[in-house]
Amino acid sequence: MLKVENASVFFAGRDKQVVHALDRVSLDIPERGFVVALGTSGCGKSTLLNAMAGFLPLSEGSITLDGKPVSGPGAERGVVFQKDSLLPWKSVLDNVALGLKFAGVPRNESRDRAQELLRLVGLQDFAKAAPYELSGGMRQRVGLARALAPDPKILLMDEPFGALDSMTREQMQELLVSVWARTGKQVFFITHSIEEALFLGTEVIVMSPRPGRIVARFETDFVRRFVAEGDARAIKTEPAFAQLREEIRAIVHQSEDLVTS
Ligand SMILES: Nc1ncnc2c1ncn2[C@@H]1O[C@H](COP(=O)(O)OP(=O)(O)OP(=O)(O)O)[C@@H](O)[C@H]1O
Repeated sequence: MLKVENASVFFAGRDKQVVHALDRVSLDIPERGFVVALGTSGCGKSTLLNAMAGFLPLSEGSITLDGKPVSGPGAERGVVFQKDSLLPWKSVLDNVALGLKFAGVPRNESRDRAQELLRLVGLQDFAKAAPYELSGGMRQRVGLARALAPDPKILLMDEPFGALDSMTREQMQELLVSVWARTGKQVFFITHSIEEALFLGTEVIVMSPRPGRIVARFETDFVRRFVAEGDARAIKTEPAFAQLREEIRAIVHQSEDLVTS
């Protein structure tokens, strides 16, 4: 379980002003949990994810994974960003295997593992392709396979589908759910889309800006239903889905008004 307790982050802003980016945020990501953070721009979502990844230190509070403090990046936490960072001169297979190479895994073993992961994300026929030959959705699938390569306990995903067209985005959501269901990873996922949050999350947290805090939490089971039933459209058009979407929309807009008023 990944545990965030009373996490606060202050940045030194311009003109010696202090930016209070995160304010006493606490949350748990349990085994097989899929926690989605939702909120307007600037409410500290990326700051929270970067702290979980070990890319930036907390000013106050703590983050632990299975009881061990997170104090820097580590192989048990895989990260996927909106902008893929694939190496253009390496093949898809080599991009996926890269982390394993750095971890000292023998070449044959890392290539086998990379091939297996490409199968998991449906890209087994593109192992030899170069990243520039792939569409945006396919590149994000490579990014997902690469993050999974060291077999992390948790995936940290910062708006991974934000730049994709809506059809591809829906396909990627379904692919991610199938990967999650098959691998049993914990996931922390950031999005601006309420519908995406509701479809993916076992828990949705809503954050508000200045300072970034959690203003609402919802436990949901749409994703488990999708895993069992397989019909995304039926779930997204259900009255219960629409009702919760509107409830969350009202909370998000309320927190926006607080900032602009
Ligand atoms: N390195 C930094 N130095 C100073 N301020 C920062 C730094 N990083 C983030 N901030 C500020 O902290 C606040 C939270 O930023 P953060 O990127 O975490 O928000 P976000 O919710 O992820 O936004 P978005 O949805 O636009 O990505 C913002 O006001 C931002 O300007």
